Amino acid sequence: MGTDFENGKRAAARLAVGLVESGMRVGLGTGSTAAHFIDQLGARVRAEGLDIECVATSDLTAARAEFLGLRLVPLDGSLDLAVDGADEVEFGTLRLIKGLGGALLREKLVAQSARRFVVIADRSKLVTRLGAHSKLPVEIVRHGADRTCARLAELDLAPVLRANAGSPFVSDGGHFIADCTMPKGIVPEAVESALRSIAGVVGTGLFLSGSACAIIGYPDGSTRQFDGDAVSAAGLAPAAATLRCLGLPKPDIPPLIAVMGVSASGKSTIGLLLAELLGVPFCDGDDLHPESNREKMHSGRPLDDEDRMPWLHRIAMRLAEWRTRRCGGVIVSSLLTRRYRDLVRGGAGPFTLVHLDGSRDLLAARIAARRGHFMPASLLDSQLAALEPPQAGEDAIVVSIDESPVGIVRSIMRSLQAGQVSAN
Ligand SMILES: O=C[C@H](O)[C@H](O)[C@H](O)COP(=O)(O)O
Repeated sequence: MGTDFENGKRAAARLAVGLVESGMRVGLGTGSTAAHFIDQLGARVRAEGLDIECVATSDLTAARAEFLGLRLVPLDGSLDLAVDGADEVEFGTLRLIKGLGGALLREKLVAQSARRFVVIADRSKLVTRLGAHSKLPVEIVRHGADRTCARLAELDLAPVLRANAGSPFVSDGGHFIADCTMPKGIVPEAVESALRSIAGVVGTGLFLSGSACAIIGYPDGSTRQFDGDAVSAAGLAPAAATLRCLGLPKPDIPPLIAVMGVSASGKSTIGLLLAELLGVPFCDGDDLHPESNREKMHSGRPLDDEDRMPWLHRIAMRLAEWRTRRCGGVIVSSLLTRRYRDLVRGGAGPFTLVHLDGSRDLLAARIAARRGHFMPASLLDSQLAALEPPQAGEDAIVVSIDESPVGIVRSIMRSLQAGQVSAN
């Protein structure tokens, strides 16, 4: 049985190691599954000469990584990828329990710093209810630990102070860990918020959002990948969490928004974050291109007006559908010319236009830095030549992309709230 689990862990780790590319900063998790990932990453670095920097989530992981020749750096900037194990992965939500290895606080710090947080686990970790099998580790300060445990007991979490050879277990951060039991029926988000309100609690093993995907390994060496929500899968969980914390007021009526701009202006990023914050559906206009258009773009040939007609029609239909459902929505598409925007308005009725405006230099630099996107950089100039910025009467919000995604979404939300645009 033990070997079965190891096969699954190794297989999941193997798939995750394939996500690492030269130039990346990678977060290394803690535990037996993460150890497989670190070992295989070390092998790739030696074999292929990958140039990567790694951030460890525990002293144990740091020692292993160092031994394998991985270059370790402190956590002082964002990471491209973090890969870690879990004690439980909830089917359907990808909420996690972590921390049976005692590294929960640093693991969460690293996970929240990564654009893409990937969970690897063997099949035994997949559960239909968080807390079904695993204890919930809660990291607490030593000072007043008894008092903190008493508060945890009041929450019906039945805390047990973790021991190590007869003494309390001490985390790398110098804290104690209380292993709790999640009562059946309890809402994990409510537990998290109650725990965070206790001064003695410095971290919890509940990872309730932000997993880009979970790779589950099976005894026969096969794997299944479970994708996270669109925001997490796009590596935007940290930005979304910051925006949620800001508590920005939303418009009373869910707005219909089209985010426009040339390639690499950040339409998908801003559109996803905006939709998430407003609680409305999201659609990437690129997904509405007929296959013939996608092939043309792939081969570096610009689309002509006739190519764009079926695509604009689909965009208008999507907005019209949202209007009928009164649910609001955010669609992202280049919509470079006034004529195209008017065509969409003709089919869909009025909507709020958000134009992401940026200099050629900045856009070109972004395109050069992109991995795996289907729009070649050569199309930027033809797009800039075609671009007609929104004109008077178009009810547009124009934002400079020379800011962080959080900053851009904040200013869009401010404009929406200030009613700079007419009702949709
Ligand atoms: O603190 C430990 C971590 O949260 C681990 O990721 C978790 O305990 C899973 O460990 P393993 O891969 O050994 O099952």
